[in-house]
Amino acid sequence: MTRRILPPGISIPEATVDVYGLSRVDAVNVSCNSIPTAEPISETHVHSVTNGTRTPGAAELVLISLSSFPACHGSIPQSPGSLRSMESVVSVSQNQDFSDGSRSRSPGSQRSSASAQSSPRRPQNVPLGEVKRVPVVTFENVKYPESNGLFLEGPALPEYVGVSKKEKTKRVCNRCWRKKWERESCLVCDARYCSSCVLRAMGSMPEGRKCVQCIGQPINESKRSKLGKSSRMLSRLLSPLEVRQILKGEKECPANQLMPEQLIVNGFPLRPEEMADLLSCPLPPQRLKPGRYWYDKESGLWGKTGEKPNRIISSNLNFTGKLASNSSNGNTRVYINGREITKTELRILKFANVQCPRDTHFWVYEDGRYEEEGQNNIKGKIWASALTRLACSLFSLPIPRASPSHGPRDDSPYLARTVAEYLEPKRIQKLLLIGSPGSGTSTIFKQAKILYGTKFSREELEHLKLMIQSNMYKYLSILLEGRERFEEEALSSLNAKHSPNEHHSEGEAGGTEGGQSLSVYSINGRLKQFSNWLLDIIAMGDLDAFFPAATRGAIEVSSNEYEPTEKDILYAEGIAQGNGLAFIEFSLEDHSPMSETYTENPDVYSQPLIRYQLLRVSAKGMHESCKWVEMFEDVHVVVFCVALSDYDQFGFPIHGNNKPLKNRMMQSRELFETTVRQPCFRDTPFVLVLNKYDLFEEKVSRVPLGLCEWFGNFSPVKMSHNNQSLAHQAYYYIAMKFKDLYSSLTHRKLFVWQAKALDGATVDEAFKYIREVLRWEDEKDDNYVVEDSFYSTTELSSSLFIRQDNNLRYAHYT
Ligand SMILES: Nc1nc2c(ncn2[C@@H]2O[C@H](COP(=O)(O)OP(=O)(O)OP(=O)(O)O)[C@@H](O)[C@H]2O)c(=O)[nH]1
Ligand SMILES: [Mg+2]
Repeated sequence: MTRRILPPGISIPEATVDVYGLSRVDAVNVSCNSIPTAEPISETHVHSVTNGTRTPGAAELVLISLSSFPACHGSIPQSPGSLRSMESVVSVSQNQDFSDGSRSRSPGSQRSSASAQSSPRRPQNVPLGEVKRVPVVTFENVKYPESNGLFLEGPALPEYVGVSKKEKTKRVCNRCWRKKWERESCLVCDARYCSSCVLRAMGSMPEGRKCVQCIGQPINESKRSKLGKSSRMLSRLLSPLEVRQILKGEKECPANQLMPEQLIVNGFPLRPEEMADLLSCPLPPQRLKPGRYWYDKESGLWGKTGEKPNRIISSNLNFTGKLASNSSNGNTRVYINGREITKTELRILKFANVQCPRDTHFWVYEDGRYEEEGQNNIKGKIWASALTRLACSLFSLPIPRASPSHGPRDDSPYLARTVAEYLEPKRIQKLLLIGSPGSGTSTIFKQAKILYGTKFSREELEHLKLMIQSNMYKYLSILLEGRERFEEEALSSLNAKHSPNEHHSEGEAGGTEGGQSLSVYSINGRLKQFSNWLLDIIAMGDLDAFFPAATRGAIEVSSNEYEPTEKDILYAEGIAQGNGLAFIEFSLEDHSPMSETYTENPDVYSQPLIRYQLLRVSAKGMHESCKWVEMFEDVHVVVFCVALSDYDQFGFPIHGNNKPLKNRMMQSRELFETTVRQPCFRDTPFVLVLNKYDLFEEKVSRVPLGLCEWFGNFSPVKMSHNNQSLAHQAYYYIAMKFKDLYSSLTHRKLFVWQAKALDGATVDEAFKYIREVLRWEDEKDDNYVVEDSFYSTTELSSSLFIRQDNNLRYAHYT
C-alpha cells in the first residue's frame, strides 16, 4: 500500500508498515473543534495562489501522514483543514491565466516534480495532484459538509459557480477531477474518489471510507446501510486482510455508531443504557437508523412509528416511553397488547383462524401465544402453522425466531455480540413477478425453480401431475367441444343442401350410421360417449373431483404411473393447482461478467450470497383500486412480463368477460400502467421482460407489427440480409414504447430484457440482469453512476438501436 501511495523513487522504510496505524498520526488528527480555520476563499487567497504560495493538497496530506517514516521527511502543513481549499486551488490553476507561476514551495509538490516530468499529459511546471488540464474553468458545484466551515464563506467568485448539472458532478473524481465511472465515496461528506485517488484521499481509513479530514465526524445517515459493506474498489486495491480491517473499523468505530438520542422509542429518546440494552438483547433490531419506533414489551414486536411491525425483537426491554394504541397507525379496532393493529396484521390473524371481531383486545406473548384480555385462557399460538408463517413472510410481517431457550444458555454470548453482527443481517431481496395471463410468468417461475431451486418435492410433483392431467382433459374438451360444433354445422349445411326426400349418393361427405347422419367430424359411439361424459363433467366444473377415474385412461400422461419430467412441468400451463401466489427463495451463485470487474482477490468471491425471493402473482384482480398489491410494497424490484408475440392476439379483458375481445398487447400495456401507477411501487425499479421472443421472431415477418394499434408507426429500416434484423428492430421498437410510457409515468428509466422462457439459458440471463439492476439501484447513489453509462440507453433513439444492433448482448442493456 505504501508503495502505491509514495511517488516512484522513494524507498520504503524497513519497519513493518502498519497501514492502520498511519492515520492515527497526529498530523491528521482532525476533529471538528480543533481544525484551525482556513481562510475563506477570497481574492487574496487566489492571489496567493498565483504568487506560488499554495497550501498542500491531498497528496501531500497523505505523505505527511507518513512523516513518521525516515524516508518521508514531509513538513507538517500549517493547516490540515486546508485540503478543501486545495480543491479550489486546483480549479484555479486549471485556468490558463493562472496556470504558470505555480513554482510551489510545498514539499509535496517538490517531490512530485520529477515524476511530473515523465508524464506526457502533465505540463512540466505543474506539480502532481493538479493534473487536470482544461483550457477553461469547468469547476463544478461540489457539496462540502457545511460543518467544515472552510469553504466558500464569502461571496462566490464567478469561477466557482457550478456550470454543469449535478449529475455531471457525480461522475467526477473529487480529487483529480477526471470523469470516472467507478468511485468510492466518503461516508461523511460524500466526496467521491476514483481508484487512483481513493487511497490518497482517504489514507489508511481507521474509520472506514472517509476522507482524511472527515475522520472523527459522524457519518451521513443515508449511508448507514452501507457501513461495512464490501467495496469492489477497495478489494481491487488492497489485500483481503486490509479490506477486512478497514470494514471492521468502519462498522465498529465509535464515530460511526448511532447516538442513543437519535432513536425515539415509544415517544422518548433512548438513554445510553437503554440503547445498550437494545443492542445487546438476544434479538436486536437490524439496520437501525435514526427515527421514531414503537416497541411492544410483551410480544417483542418492533416497528417504525406509524407502520406495521417489522421485527420481533426480545421482549421485556424497559424503555422510558410506553406503547401507544395508535403507534402503528392501525384502523382495525382490533388491539394487540393495547396497540391497534394494521390491516395486514388483521389479515394474518384471520389467516391463522384467530377470531377477531371489532374491539377485541388481545394479549400476545413473545412465542405467539394469545388470549383475550381479561380471560386468562390461552387460545392458541398465532404463528404455529407453517402456512401462517409463509403468509407472514410474503406480507413482510415478522415471525418469532426459534425460541431463545434453544439458543445458548448463558448470557455472555449475547453480550459479546458485536455491533457488527447486528448490522450484517442475512440479505434477502424480493422480486415480484407479474404479467398478464399467458405472458409466461409461470414458465419463468418454474425455470427459476429448475435453475436455482431445490428439486420439486413429492407433494409438488403430485400437484403438478394432477395439473398436467387436468390441463390435458381441458384441452381435450376444447377440441371435443369444437368437434361438436363443427359436426352440427356440417350436418345442418348438408341438410340444407339436400331436401329430406333426396338421397345423397355414395362418396359424398356425410352419410348415415344406424339412422344417424354423419360428417367428417363425426366420431364413433364409444368415443362420443366419452366426449359427452367429459364435457358434462367440465361443464359442471367438477373435473378435479372426477380425476381419479379419468386418470385410468389409455394415454401415458393420464396414467396413474405417469411422472412428469422437467420438460413436461415447464411446458405445462400453471404452477400448481390453485395457481395464485407462488414463492421460491434462491441465490445466484456465479459472478457474472456483466458487473464484476475481474479480480484476483478471493475476498470478493467469499462475500455471503444474497438470497432472492421470487414471488409470482396472478394478474387477476389487479386493478386501479387493487388493495392486495400493497402487501408487496417492500419488494426490491417488480419484474413485469409481456409476451412479445401477443401483438396480434385477441383475448377477453382481464376483468369481466362480457366486454369485447381486446388486443392482448394493449391489455398488457394497461396492466403495466396500472402496476406502475400503484403508489406502493413509487420507488421500486421495474424490469420489463419481453418474453416469447422465439414466437415473435417467427411471427413478425408474417404478421405486420402495426396490427397492434400501439405500434402503428413502426417503420423498419429495410435490410437486405435476413429476417432477424426485422425482429430485432421490432423488439427495440417495442422496448422503446414501453420505456417511453414508463418514463412518462414515473420520470425514471425502465430496464428491459428479452427472454424465451422455454429456454432456460435466457431466463438465467434475465435473472442475472435483474441481479445487476438491483446492484445498480443499491449502488447508484454511492459508487456507480448508472444513468450515463452504456448500460442505459434511453437517450438513444430507437433508430440508433436499429442501426447498432449487431451485438445482441449490448443491445440488451436497454
Ligand atoms: N414458445 C414459447 N412459449 C412460451 C414462452 N413462455 C411461455 N410460453 C408458453 O406460453 C403459455 C403460457 O405461459 P405461462 O407461463 O403459463 O403464462 P402465465 O403468465 O403463467 O399465464 P397465466 O397462468 O394465465 O397467468 C405456456 O403454454 C408456456 O409454455 C416462450 O418464451 N416461448
Ligand atoms: Mg400460467
